[in-house]
Order: sequence, then C-alpha cells, then structure tokens
Amino acid sequence: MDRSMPLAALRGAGKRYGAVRALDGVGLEVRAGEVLAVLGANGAGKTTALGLLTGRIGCDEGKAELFGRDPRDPLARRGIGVMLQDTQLPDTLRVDEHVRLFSSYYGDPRPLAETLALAGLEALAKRRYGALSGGQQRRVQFALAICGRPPLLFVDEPTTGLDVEARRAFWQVLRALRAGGTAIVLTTHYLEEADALADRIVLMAGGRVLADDSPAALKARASARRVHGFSALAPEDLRAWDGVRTVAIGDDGRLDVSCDDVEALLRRWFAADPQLHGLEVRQQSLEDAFLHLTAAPAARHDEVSA
Ligand SMILES: Nc1ncnc2c1ncn2[C@@H]1O[C@H](COP(=O)(O)OP(=O)(O)OP(=O)(O)O)[C@@H](O)[C@H]1O
Repeated sequence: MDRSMPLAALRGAGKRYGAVRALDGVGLEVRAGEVLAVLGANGAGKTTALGLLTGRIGCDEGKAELFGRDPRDPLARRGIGVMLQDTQLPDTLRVDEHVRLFSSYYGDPRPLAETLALAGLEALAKRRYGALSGGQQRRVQFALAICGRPPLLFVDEPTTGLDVEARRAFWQVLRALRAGGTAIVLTTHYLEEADALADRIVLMAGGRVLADDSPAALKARASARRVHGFSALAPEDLRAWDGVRTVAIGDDGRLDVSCDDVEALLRRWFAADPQLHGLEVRQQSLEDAFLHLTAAPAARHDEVSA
C-alpha cells in the first residue's frame, strides 16, 4: 500500500436513517500512527462515522475507504480491531476463553498473557464473562479489539462510564499502543480525553465536521479573544479585516467576533461604525471554542474562518 495513503477515510460521506441525516458530507482521514479523536455531543454522528469506516454500515452518499478498499471487504477488515459501545458476548465463556477464541481468527495474534495484561484482565482471566461488572466487560471487549495486533484500532466511547482512575489507566494503554505504531480512532464526548490523547481532533455536530485540527491548533484558535457588540456593519465587513478570525451573529443579535488583537479591532470598529454599542470582551477557553463551534446551526453557517 502507498505509504502516503490514509489508512482509512470518509469522502463526502452521507448516511440517512429515515428523516434523520446522521451524516452529511463528512470528509476525514486517518493517517498511519496517529490517534484521531472524533469529538462531539450525543447524536453528532460519531458512531455512524465509525460504522462507515469499519464497514458495519454502508454510505448513502460519498464513500468510505479502509486500507484503500471498501470497508466491507473482509480483506480490509482483517487489519482493524473494533470496540463498539454495545457488544453482546456469551455470558458463559470465561475471559481467557473469549480472548483465545478471538485471537484464533488472526494470523499473528498477541500472546494471551500480553493481551490480558494490556487490558488489565490478569486477575479476571478465569471469571465467566456474565459475572463481570460493566467496566470489566468493557475491558474484555477492549482485549478482543487488540488481541490481533491490528495496525488500526477503532474504539467507540471507550471510557464512558469508567471512573477517573480507570480512565487514566486506559489512556496509558492507548498511549503505549500508539507508541508501538498502532493508529487509533476513538470517539469521545470528553474534551479532556481528546486533548490528552489525540494527535488530531475531528469535531462533529449535527452530522457534519466542524473542525479538523491538532489540539494545539484548536487551543491556539481558542486563545483568541471574543468581542460582542451591536453594530451596523455586516459580518462580511469585519471578516475582511486583519486579525479577525471568525464572525458570527449571536442569539441576541450582536456580532460575535473572535480576534487576535482586541484593541486594534475596537479602534477600527469604532472608526467604521461610531454607533457601535453593547460591547463585551471575553477570553475564550477551549471549552468555549467547542461550544461556539457546535452552537445552533444558524450561527454555525454564519461562521467562516478568516
Ligand atoms: N439505527 C439507527 N436508526 C435510526 N436513527 C439512527 C440510527 N443510528 C443512529 N441514528 C441517528 O443518527 C444520528 C447520529 O447518531 P450517532 O449514533 O452516530 O451519534 P453519536 O455521535 O455516536 O452519539 P452518541 O454520543 O450518543 O453515541 C442520531 O440522530 C441518531 O438518533
């Protein structure tokens, strides 16, 4: 396979469920060795995007690629490990039996002990799956996703419901896998998780990609300050100015401008619009940047990067 080719990609991908547009023209790429976090609120389309990339469901529009093939091609799927949100496994099998069985599907599986250790299951190897707690069952599902040494791992909201300690321990394991060359796509609701783990964050809302950037670049974007004010000027006027990053119209009708240099912006804004009033200046946090990006669609469409 061409080394510059992404391991997996969505290209203009759309998916409908009846009247619901779960995905709408989504493009994203997963590159070798990276951790890509797909971040978004409930219903943003994260699981659907993972479903298309892993071949569990097909696109209605656009296409999905996995190792340059259709993700539904078993040859492509052989190279991935997947941990979904809801996985039903037989209750009566023991943990080690589950892992052995799954490992037997792969040509070059990890040794059982290594898989159990990575998933934190050493002490639970002889327990029946049905006798495990929810968090422990998640660990078994994770073990099954990694036992085949896949070069590309998909994990759907892996830490939802885990306590803080278990979440941190899981992050360590993902970091170790990445250090060993595994590319990882994880979906999460948690900004902190995406920030802690990801090389790149794809932020989704309403079935669309709102941002696709490194955490550092997103933070830099968030380091801008926001100025709100009632103005006779149109958003397009301000967008053309130096140092203005984004302009949107807020719920209260004020223009909402993010910029690098507040003083320079205000000098120019007052000169162009002496009636400017209702001013408010705020520092933007990372949380703010995400809330702002995932705001109501009307505001979202208004927003254009400067
Ligand atoms: N099988 C389905 N049938 C009908 N609607 C569906 C189906 N799967 C997903 N949807 C809808 O598609 C949209 C996107 O759902 P999806 O599960 O991809 O979101 P998500 O970002 O993973 O959400 P969550 O964080 O809650 O898991 C939602 O509006 C959801 O209700």
